Amino acid sequence: MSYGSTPVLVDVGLTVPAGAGVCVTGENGIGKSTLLRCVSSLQQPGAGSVRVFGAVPGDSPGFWRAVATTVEPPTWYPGLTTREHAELVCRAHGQDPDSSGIDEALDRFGLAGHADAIPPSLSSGQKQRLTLALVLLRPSSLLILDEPEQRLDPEGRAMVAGMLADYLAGGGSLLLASHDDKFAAASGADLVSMEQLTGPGPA
Ligand SMILES: Nc1ncnc2c1ncn2[C@@H]1O[C@H](COP(=O)(O)OP(=O)(O)OP(=O)(O)O)[C@@H](O)[C@H]1O
Repeated sequence: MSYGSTPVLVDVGLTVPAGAGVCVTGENGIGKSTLLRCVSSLQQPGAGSVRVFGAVPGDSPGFWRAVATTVEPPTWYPGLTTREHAELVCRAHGQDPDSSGIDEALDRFGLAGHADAIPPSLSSGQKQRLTLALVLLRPSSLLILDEPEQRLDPEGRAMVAGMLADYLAGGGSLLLASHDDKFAAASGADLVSMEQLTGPGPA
């Protein structure tokens, strides 16, 4: 994989077993986001291959039903409130918004008092909370999260780590990048550094 003449992710191999959690760590600019973007099909590797549940990522609607990701920053729909965004996500995934636990999710993420606010009016940490609430509200088999702890206060980090641990305990698979080892460990993910991923191995 390269950006112009700058090579990134050379000879990188990573396997996330189904039902397991892996957190990729490493210094700024080492390629964590690029790796997650390749797994999410948002970027195509110049060489090598990526498989998610045995198939090329992004090739079918089934991929997007199974995979929930925050690698791409969310788009807020003009005029829709926080609650309406949650209802939209539920409807898009075939869930009845009235019985999908929207109120509980907003409450757990500390957003109950902002249900009728529009997302652009939220603080950066509240936007991050909403992004994570929405990705966890919909059904999925694999979560791909790029630095989910970003902009969260300590209480928020602990709450999200607990929810990711619950997601894993429920049989989901998790791939994340993080600069917070404690957060990643609390989420139940195994930590692996980008340096460890370099060398001949499965792509
Ligand atoms: N769109 C782009 N165009 C050119 N170079 C890019 C682009 N995106 C990333 N890069 C370069 O690719 C390398 C890897 O970037 P990437 O964002 O994957 O790193 P990262 O490990 O996620 O970093 P961070 O910890 O800062 O989030 C960096 O050297 C970066 O400058």
